[in-house]
Amino acid sequence: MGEIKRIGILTSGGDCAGLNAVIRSVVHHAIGTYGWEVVGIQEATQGLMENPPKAIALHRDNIDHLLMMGGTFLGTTNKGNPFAFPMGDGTVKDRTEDIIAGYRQLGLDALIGIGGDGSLAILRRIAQQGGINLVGIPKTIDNDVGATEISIGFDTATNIATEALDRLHFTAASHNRVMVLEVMGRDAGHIALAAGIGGGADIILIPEIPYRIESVCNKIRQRQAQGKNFCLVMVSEAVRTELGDQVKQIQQFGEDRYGGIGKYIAEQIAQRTGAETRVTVLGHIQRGGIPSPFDRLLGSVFGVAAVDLIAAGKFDHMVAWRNRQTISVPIEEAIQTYQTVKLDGALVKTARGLGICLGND
Ligand SMILES: Nc1ncnc2c1ncn2[C@@H]1O[C@H](COP(=O)(O)OP(=O)(O)OP(=O)(O)O)[C@@H](O)[C@H]1O
Ligand SMILES: O=P(O)(O)OC[C@H]1O[C@](O)(CO)[C@@H](O)[C@@H]1O
Ligand SMILES: [Mg+2]
Repeated sequence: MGEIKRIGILTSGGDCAGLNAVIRSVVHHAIGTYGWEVVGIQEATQGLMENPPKAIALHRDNIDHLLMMGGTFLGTTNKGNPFAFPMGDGTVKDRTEDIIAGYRQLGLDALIGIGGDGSLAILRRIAQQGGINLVGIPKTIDNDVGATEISIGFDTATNIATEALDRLHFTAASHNRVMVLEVMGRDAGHIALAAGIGGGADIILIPEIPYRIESVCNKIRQRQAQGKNFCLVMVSEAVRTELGDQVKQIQQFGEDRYGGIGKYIAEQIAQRTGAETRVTVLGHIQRGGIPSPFDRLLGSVFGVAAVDLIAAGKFDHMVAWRNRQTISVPIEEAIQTYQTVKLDGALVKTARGLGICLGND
């Protein structure tokens, strides 16, 4: 391995709280401990495609405010597949070589990629083709990256979803309504389950557990029989209709995004129980805002650990959190083991023990 003098860092995929804390940590440790230079690549692989590449030198002065800043000041992208990149004239092009050229032009010896499952798969493929010394850091509000117990952004998103449920509780009780809260998470129900338990939901629907709408309605009727005329229903965005149809919205640029299942569930409940229902779609509120103390901590821990991985020459690895410590795992392992909610795990058992309806009782 050649001597490390200059490293790059980028954030990729959906933004989340805690990304800036990672960048701050990397800058402090790489410069302060190892004396390297750090280059911040803007807008992930899209910044590297440009000529000259979009990047800025990062220094230790003036980065302390990053700890409590949401989003990513480097920018990110979660659209425009780089292997079939839309060129604007209706054609698509594999931009891998342009991205590798951008990396070379910046004179980098290693790259830290902060991303979710999708980003890490993309970055790994590019790194292998270009001989790039890649180290990964897991981030995503969805907490679906394998091989790590937690990713950056999940804690803040869960806190926000819990607070939303707290707020809905009082208005639900005041009006005797069934309140449905739809949260993000892609194909994993981690946010819904954790925030549903923390916020006292009566019903939690996650994509991992197929539900019957009658089971949901029975829970509402049961509460009504106990004199409780309001109900809190947490629904994860990738939950399907009872017939198994996926509710999606086609966004700009032709990308599919989940969204709308909360409305379907609320309509079904209203029709079958006569209850008055309202729907809240929490949306990007979960991704924005100030990082929780835990995400600042995890971001700081992962940043230092990733820099140490580079110093040790342990490339094609990702830092991970397991059993109260940081470890490194092959990126391949992390992206091959998509982490959904474990049906025999502690949180599902907890929900059942609390009498929360998971839709399949
Ligand atoms: N460099 C990139 N260029 C284009 N699309 C990307 C890039 N990196 C990631 N994506 C796409 O963004 C999506 C999500 O990426 P990733 O899983 O890394 O992030 P995330 O935090 O889980 O957020 P989300 O899944 O919404 O974006 C995936 O569909 C992936 O294909
Ligand atoms: O920001 P966008 O493109 O609307 O993407 C939304 C998706 O990204 C995430 O917020 C993070 O992966 C998902 O939970 C959600 O489905
Ligand atoms: Mg993802």
